[in-house]
Amino acid sequence: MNILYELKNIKHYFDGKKVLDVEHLTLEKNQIVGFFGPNGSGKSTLFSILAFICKPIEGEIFLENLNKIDLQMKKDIVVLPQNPYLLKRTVFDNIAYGLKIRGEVENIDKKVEEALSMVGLETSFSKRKWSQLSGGEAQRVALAARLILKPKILILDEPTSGVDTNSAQLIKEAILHAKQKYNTTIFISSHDYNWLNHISDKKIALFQGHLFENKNINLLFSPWQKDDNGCLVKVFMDNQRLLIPNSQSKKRDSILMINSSDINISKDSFLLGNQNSLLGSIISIFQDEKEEYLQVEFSISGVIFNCSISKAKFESQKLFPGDKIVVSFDLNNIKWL
Ligand SMILES: Nc1ncnc2c1ncn2[C@@H]1O[C@H](COP(=O)(O)OP(=O)(O)OP(=O)(O)O)[C@@H](O)[C@H]1O
Repeated sequence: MNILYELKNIKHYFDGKKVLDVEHLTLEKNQIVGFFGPNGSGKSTLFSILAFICKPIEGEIFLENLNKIDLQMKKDIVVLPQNPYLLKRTVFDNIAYGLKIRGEVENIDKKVEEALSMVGLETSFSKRKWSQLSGGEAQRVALAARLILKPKILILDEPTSGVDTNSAQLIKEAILHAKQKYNTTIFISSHDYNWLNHISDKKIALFQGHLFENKNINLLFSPWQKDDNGCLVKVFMDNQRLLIPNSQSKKRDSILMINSSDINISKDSFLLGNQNSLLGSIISIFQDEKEEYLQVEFSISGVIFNCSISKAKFESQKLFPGDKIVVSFDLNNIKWL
């Protein structure tokens, strides 16, 4: 594994209130990591820590095995904040600003043109004033001003807030382009969970400052339907239904988080009659970090889940990739994002 960051026992507080509590987190190079979480769950705080803008009150953060970074390393980390600020000048001045500050003025016209094209804006935009841009265009100009720096690490805090679907798509393409062309490692938060889900190589959920990684959790995304009692129901493509009890107050764009340990799989087909037991099929089985367990990836009508099973169960049930299984969800410990 190509580890870029390692965080150990990070705790951060504001006014004595704990807002972040990360026991251990590693982040790999050249991945797009999506951070999902409701308002106030600690995403921006975590981003400030990853950018070395804010020092956590407790714990250690290592970037490429170093827990102190110099100015050069700091330059490798570029942040697009939640409400990016544009200079009250032209688009060209805004995009060229970072390079000029760094004294890298060679071929600057061409570089600005390239950055504009990456975010789907024509060269003619460079002459526009900051005040002549729509919200989506302004956001893309702010992104272009970061991409021109070809950053090693790019942190995007809500890059799609307030933009339409066309701009969101162009932002997505620019991000994928940066990953491919510059090998940039990218951390993103967005409340547009579907958008974020599609772009992320790795997904991390934050809930009240605690972090849940996708090998231990399953995130179930919208769309949701409502049953006659107003509870949310996930209707899979094959019409199987997962009814979430006591979910009347939840919105249809919510994300449901189910711990892998709250999912049971079995070949005992009689279980299929139980509530919240659905039919799935195994995709892959691999060794868990804990020796006596195996990690199973399976699909319910194309939606991918994971859970872990003991070696003893694996052997007694004779589970193999491709097998049909009954998946039983224990929904007592679910969390909503
Ligand atoms: N400078 C600050 N002073 C005091 N409290 C703060 C400060 N910054 C953040 N907080 C609090 O820390 C908690 C986490 O905030 P943070 O901005 O990290 O969450 P977030 O997940 O990014 O939220 P959002 O999705 O709304 O941007 C919140 O309760 C917030 O009110």
